[in-house]
Amino acid sequence: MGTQIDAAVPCLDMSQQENVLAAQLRKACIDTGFFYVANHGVAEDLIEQTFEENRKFFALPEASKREILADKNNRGWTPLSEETLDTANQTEGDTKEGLYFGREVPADSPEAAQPLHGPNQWPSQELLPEYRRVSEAYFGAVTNLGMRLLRLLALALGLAPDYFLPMFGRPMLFLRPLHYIPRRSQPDQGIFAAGAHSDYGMLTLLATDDAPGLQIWLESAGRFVDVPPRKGAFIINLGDMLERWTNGLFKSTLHRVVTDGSRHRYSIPFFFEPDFDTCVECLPCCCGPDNPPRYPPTTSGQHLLDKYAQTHSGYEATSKATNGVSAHASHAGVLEGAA
Ligand SMILES: O=C(O)CCC(=O)C(=O)O
Ligand SMILES: [Fe+2]
Repeated sequence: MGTQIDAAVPCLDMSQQENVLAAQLRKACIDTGFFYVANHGVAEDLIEQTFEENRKFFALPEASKREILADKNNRGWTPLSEETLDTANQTEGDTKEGLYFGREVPADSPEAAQPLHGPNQWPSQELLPEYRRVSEAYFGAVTNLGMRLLRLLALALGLAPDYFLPMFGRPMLFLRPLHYIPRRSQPDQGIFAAGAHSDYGMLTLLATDDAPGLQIWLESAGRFVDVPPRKGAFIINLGDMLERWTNGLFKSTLHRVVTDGSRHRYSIPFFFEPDFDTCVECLPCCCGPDNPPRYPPTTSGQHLLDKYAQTHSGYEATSKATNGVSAHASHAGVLEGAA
């Protein structure tokens, strides 16, 4: 079992040479689209401080958190149970709460007219004086790691290393600290810490504490298998947008979180997506006469909005949404009354 998951979710040592890394990355992306990265350059202290600030945030009274309830741009607090990632198999919402931040876009900037763009909502300075500073430092550090992975992804596809760079001038970046309450998941009763889903976007960089819970669907085993926390490493996974872009070559794998109820669990996914108007059309290296494009061209923003529309009946894909939505995972639930 151990070896099976080691093979399915390999650990890439980021201190290796780029060409060696790119070859390992290509294999991981084709196999499951899930892998760890170690020696990634994000300071351990900064990761620890970020977890500490989020433990403090989630421990605040509900009224303080409610002051920054997620808005139409997907920024702010998403309460416990308000997201249902797998509506077909869940009898209640995910047993988690979260807090979304995006790349900061001032309200008066022309960019703010686009869906999912706008100012962030920060916890009050009086209550958490260090929260914003620490979060922004972490946001910058994982953005840099994302940019390194972008280069490696291009190499893994046989493209020029800077291929994706022009598509990340005004990227859609979201950090989403999560807190899972100590509740035992009961898959047979439809109770999950996070229901099964695949991520919508291009890349997810996930930091977890030392509490287990994440599982991926391993096709070769025909079941969900644990992806245990690994000290000092991020868990990286590919989302549906990259699967589409690569014509299915790179995988966006189903995953979920199950908890045993013995302790709180904290994790921090970072969603790394290209600029809103980036064209997402089958890469020439991923199609040919025997392998025609499976999806019509779209844009990064449209792809995300269409994904929401599939699962959010109230979501207007062509204008700004009026409800807060979970931006990054399939089957996400609308936050009733969050507008
Ligand atoms: O908390 C985790 O380990 C995974 C979270 C996740 O899959 C997500 O937020 O998309
Ligand atoms: Fe996910």
